[in-house]
Parts: sequence; C-alpha cells; structure tokens
Amino acid sequence: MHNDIKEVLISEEEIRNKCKELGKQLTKEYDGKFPLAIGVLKGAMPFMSDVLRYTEVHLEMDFMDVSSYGSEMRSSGEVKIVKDLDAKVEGRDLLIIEDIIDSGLTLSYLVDLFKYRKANSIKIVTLLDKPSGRTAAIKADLIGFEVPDEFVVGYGLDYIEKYRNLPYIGVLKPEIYGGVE
Ligand SMILES: O=P(O)(O)OC[C@H]1O[C@H](OP(=O)(O)OP(=O)(O)O)[C@H](O)[C@@H]1O
Ligand code: HPA
Ligand SMILES: [Mg+2]
Repeated sequence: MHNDIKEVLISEEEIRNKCKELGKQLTKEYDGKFPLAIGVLKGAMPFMSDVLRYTEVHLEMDFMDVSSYGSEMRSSGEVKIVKDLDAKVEGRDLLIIEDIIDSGLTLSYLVDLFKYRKANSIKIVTLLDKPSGRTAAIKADLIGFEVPDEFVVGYGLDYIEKYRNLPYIGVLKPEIYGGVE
C-alpha cells in the first residue's frame, strides 16, 4: 500500500498536532452550547474521530453519507444521499466535519439542505482545502491544511475505496491511476 505513494504531503504527526489545535478552537467556539457534530461519510471518519477527542464540550454526533465521486477523480456534480441524519437539525448549532473541500459541491448541497431544515447556525471544519478545485462558492470556518491541485489519498480519502486507512495524506504514483485524471 505505502509503495503506491509518490509523496507524503502531510505526516501522521502533523495531522495529530493539527487535530489538537482545531479541537481547542472548537472548544472555545462551542463553550456553553450543545452542537450537533455531523461527520460526512465516509471520508471524514478518521478526522472526525481524532478532532473531536480534543474538544472539551458536550456535543452530539451524527453522520450523513453522501457521495458524488464514485470511482472517478472528478465530482459527478450530483450529490447523492446514501444515509441521512438521525437527529433533527431545526434550531441546532451544526458543525459539519469534512476531510476535504474540493469542488465545494458536497458542502454547498449540505449547507443548503441544513438551512432549509432551519438549523440555528452552521459551521464547517475541514482537514483539507483544495481551493484550485472550487466550482461552488463555499468556505470552511476552520481549515487544517491547504493542498495543491493533486488527487490526494489517505486518512479517510480514497481512490476507488482504497487508501482510506493510510495514516498520512499522500499523492499516488501516476501508474496507479493510469497517469490520467
Ligand atoms: O468538494 P467536493 O468536490 O464535493 O469533494 C469533497 C467530497 O468528496 C469526497 O467524498 P466522496 O463523494 O468521494 O465520498 P467518500 O467520502 O465516501 O469518499 C470527500 O470526502 C468530500 O466529502
Ligand atoms: O483529492 C481528493 N482525493 C480523494 N477524494 C477526493 N474527493 C474530492 N477530492 C478528493
Ligand atoms: Mg471518495
């Protein structure tokens, strides 16, 4: 598995330190509140687990499974709900947790949906931001790292469902995806 990686962009230690830093910021942000932390499956799973363990406020966790990439390296543009939330969002302070914002289509779809469902507030924390990929106007409130215009894998991010269990963020060797995007 590690052999398929051309370059490690963000190490395991850098990710851990960033999760601690973001966890502290979230603790301040939600002091005295009871936010609903929403993990966007599947990619956000490792980041959600790590960042929330460094928060020191009461919060509720829920999950939404949406998918728009399938086996492609570019968004299909169509966001499909695979699993909806269990919790009601009306009147709640929402914290959406993402692994990456690329085109922004997934998050703009979710933000619109949660506004329609009458959330009291909506904030976004993302581990990675790839501004070069953006087609929808969306910005996170908290960002871990900015990544260049490359398809990244690891720590939740997949290429055809593989590499999510890598402990770091890396770039695949071109021969793994046939050298074309
Ligand atoms: O900003 P965007 O261009 O919408 O891309 C970001 C989204 O794409 C990936 O999810 P994907 O749809 O691949 O599902 P997955 O998390 O199950 O891999 C990623 O985890 C984000 O949720
Ligand atoms: O760079 C990426 N890697 C993996 N999944 C993704 N989903 C959006 N962008 C990416
Ligand atoms: Mg994916």
